[in-house]
Amino acid sequence: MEERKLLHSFLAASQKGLPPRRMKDSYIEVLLPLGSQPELREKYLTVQNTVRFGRILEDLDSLGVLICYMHNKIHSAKMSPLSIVTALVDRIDMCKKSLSPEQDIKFSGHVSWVGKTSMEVKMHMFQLHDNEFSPVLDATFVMVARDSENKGPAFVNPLTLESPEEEEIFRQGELNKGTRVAFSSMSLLKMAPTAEERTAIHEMFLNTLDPKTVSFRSRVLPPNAVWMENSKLKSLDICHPQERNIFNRIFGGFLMRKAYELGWATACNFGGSRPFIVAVDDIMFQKPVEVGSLLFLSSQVCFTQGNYIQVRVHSEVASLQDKEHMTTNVFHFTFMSEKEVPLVFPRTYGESMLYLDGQRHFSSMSAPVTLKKDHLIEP
Ligand SMILES: CCCCCC(=O)SCCNC(=O)CCNC(=O)[C@H](O)C(C)(C)COP(=O)(O)OP(=O)(O)OC[C@H]1O[C@@H](n2cnc3c(N)ncnc32)[C@H](O)[C@@H]1OP(=O)(O)O
Repeated sequence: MEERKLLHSFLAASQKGLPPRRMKDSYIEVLLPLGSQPELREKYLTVQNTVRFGRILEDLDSLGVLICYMHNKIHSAKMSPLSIVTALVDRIDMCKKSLSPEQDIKFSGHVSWVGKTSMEVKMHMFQLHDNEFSPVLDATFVMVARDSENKGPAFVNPLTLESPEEEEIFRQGELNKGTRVAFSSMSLLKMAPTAEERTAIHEMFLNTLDPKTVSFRSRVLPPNAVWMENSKLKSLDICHPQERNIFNRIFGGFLMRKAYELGWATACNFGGSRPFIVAVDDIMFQKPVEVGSLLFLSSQVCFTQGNYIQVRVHSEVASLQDKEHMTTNVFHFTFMSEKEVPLVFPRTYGESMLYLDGQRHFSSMSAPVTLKKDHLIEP
């Protein structure tokens, strides 16, 4: 960190002082040679001979950061004065392709939109199939530039657009920003549910009243339903230095992998079969996690429909000395089970809000995905 302090002089006083960059300046393709270098496979392997999605999340996080460093590269400096951190995983959508641990994987990506200190990055993943790379996954992350010591904001290079296609990508980035603001201002932590949502929750409540008693307190589950509180799983991790990033904080990819694996186990436990990941959405990195923290993850099923299971994982940290917990992230995962899953019923008002939030995240999924036998992406 002492060395990084010296990089302060390379920081721009305004964005105007920075040269614009093209999308192709940050474009990169990276090969994960699982096919040609079998010694790499162990790290990526599941017991079902598929690829661990948690490892892919780690790779996407590192790649997103690398892409942003390329966008902001100062050719005269050996080291970048910026600390680039992951602020948000806006969306990851899976395509309907299987992931084999025995075939090469290719990642590509570039900066698709920039603000003053933030950048949107689009990444794609492909796997070799019959001598051709076929699409496997699309991801959109938002990264934020901070100063050399990660203490305050720092400006990023503007983006110059060179074709109508690039203008469209940028416009989509602008729209994504608007959607994020709208989604967050509608948050159930700030606003009451809509009339339609209130009616749905009240109907669910009525469905759980015991017809044999005239009481609001006597609740029974309808057939093929589970109380939301009974779907919970929790875990604890000690954040060892091994998981730190270059800024001496815990690597975002590690946090995602841990949350994803707990979320997967929750969906597996709930649905009674090995579920497949379909979408990841709106993972906000609200606070950095310090090395040495205790990481408490709490996961629960908050919405189901047909074969789909919507899981929310909440992460909190506390230091060993300090008993106060602080939320650092909330993760949303959509899984698909091989068979139809039970309905999940909220019992309290707070759980009803979790249910509605889960339903909103589920509905924001860009395209309905149908279960395919070859869709084998596991933790
Ligand atoms: C290989 C190395 C890997 C390293 C990668 C990691 O591991 S990173 C480790 C995991 N990630 C973290 O630890 C980050 C933890 N979170 C944070 O530190 C902070 O929440 C933050 C720096 C991201 C944002 O803090 P603040 O909201 O106070 O910052 P500030 O208000 O100045 O906003 C900075 C810019 O971010 C944008 N911004 C902030 N939150 C956002 C969000 N949820 N979605 C979209 N954009 C967001 C703002 O619009 C603004 O962009 P404009 O200025 O353009 O308008």
